[in-house]
Amino acid sequence: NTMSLDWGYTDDNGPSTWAEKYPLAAGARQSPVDIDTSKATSDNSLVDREIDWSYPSNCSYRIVNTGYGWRVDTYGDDTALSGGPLSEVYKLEQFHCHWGATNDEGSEHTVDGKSYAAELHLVHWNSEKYSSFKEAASQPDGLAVLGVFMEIGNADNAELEKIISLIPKIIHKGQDSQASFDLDFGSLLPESKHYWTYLGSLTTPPCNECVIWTVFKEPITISERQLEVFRSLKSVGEEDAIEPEEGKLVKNYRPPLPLGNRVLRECGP
Ligand SMILES: NS(=O)(=O)c1ccc(C(=O)N2CCc3cc(O)c(O)cc3[C@H]2c2ccccc2)cc1
Ligand SMILES: [Zn+2]
Repeated sequence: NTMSLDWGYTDDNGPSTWAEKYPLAAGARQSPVDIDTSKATSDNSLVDREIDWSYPSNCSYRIVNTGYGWRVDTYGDDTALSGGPLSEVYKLEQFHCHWGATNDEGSEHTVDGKSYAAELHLVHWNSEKYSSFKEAASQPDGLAVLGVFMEIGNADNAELEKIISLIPKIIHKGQDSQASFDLDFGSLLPESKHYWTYLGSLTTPPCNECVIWTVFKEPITISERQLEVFRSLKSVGEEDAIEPEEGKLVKNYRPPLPLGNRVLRECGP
């Protein structure tokens, strides 16, 4: 029926079922992973190769309810991500977030088995080597995603508040809102640039193994109220007449997959 999505985060269409329709989900280079800090190697290939980003301060954005969460599409012209594990310059395509029903789960990557309450993903594509995001997404070095852990703090995150204030306009799947605000990405990222990096995949179907992952060690903070606003999003469209409490997007994270024989590198203590 129209209500059954071909993938999602419920018991009948969640991560353990994805490989049935999306065979890549069963690959050996999947994401997320549990970051076993004892396995991280700090070889000097990354030493002082800081991750460098430059994002515009004032830009127009489109926030959309994908049915799996909110996503802010940027018009990545004057954005650039380089350094760290990256050999080319990548452009910012979009950013989005994953969270759970309670604060003790929600992040996709975990650190020595610990989950954070949410995880922000800034998705970039290799615009030096490929001509489009879609083309890049079929290449092993096509995408570079920055992962930022989010933990609950007393204060609101002021930058995120600019995004959260738009969520009431996109409660239902498919709704979007155009906004131009001066987003200071610098404060959506932690102060410390220390990170782990490894080769992985999209964490949603079709799970393409096209992502160079960089996960910052230091979390940023978000308030409980702000996280509750995320959970108020609906995974169904306005026309899907269901009970008010049904269809709430309380959980949209994929649990960790085995690192296998992949190398996990770190930069900074
Ligand atoms: N969580 S994540 O690994 O950081 C991630 C990154 C990019 C994307 C992404 O931008 N797209 C494009 C829109 C889209 C819509 C879907 O319904 C879906 O299941 C996946 C995506 C992915 C996507 C990227 C590349 C090729 C196909 C799909 C999704 C997730
Ligand atoms: Zn993501």
